[in-house]
Amino acid sequence: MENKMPDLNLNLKLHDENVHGYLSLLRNLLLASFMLLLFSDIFCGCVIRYKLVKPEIISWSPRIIVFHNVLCIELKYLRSDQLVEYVSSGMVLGLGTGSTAAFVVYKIGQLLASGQLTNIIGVPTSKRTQEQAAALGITLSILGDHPKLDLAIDGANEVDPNLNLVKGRGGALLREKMVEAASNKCVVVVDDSKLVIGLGGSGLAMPVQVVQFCWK
Ligand SMILES: O=C[C@H](O)[C@H](O)[C@H](O)COP(=O)(O)O
Repeated sequence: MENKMPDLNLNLKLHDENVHGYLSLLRNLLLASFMLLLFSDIFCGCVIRYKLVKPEIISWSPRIIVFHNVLCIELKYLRSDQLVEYVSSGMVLGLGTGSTAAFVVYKIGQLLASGQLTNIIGVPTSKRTQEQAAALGITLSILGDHPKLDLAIDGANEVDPNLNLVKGRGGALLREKMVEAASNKCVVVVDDSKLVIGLGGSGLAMPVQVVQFCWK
């Protein structure tokens, strides 16, 4: 990862008697920036090191992590060229829910329209995604007809240093887990705003869904 020192554009008027104070302020600011960069790097390192199933890091900025056979990834700003590394013609794809997944679905629609992808079947994880995908002309199916998926792509709400995820704040809790569990590979794309020290660390509500289905 490339670390760049932020530009410190300080317009300080130095008076003789204040020179020492200003210089020490500047030194402290530089030190604080350096420590921040250092610790953010250590945190990123933890994300890679502690994973039991080795994740594949596609890119650090935006942060895109691929877990194999583990519940998923998030791809908010995944570029088309990154997307096509994972999605190929003829695949049955799990289409996630949320702002990140919506971006991916849009990109898949674009790639289909331009002919770069063909013969894709999407299994949406929510009605919202189903409507978006249908509007983009993506052929859709359900798990009953396609119980084995090649790849699912989704977002997440939180990622801890062990790469455990909180998902479902977009309301697709059950469907997304069923679709992602049926997928050979799952891609979750998350940016830094989703990284937490421990699950629940964002302080936002923890999604819980109670379903009657199969309760006995
Ligand atoms: O239920 C929704 C899904 O779990 C989403 O992947 C999650 O809420 C993240 O959504 P967003 O990409 O909008 O941050």
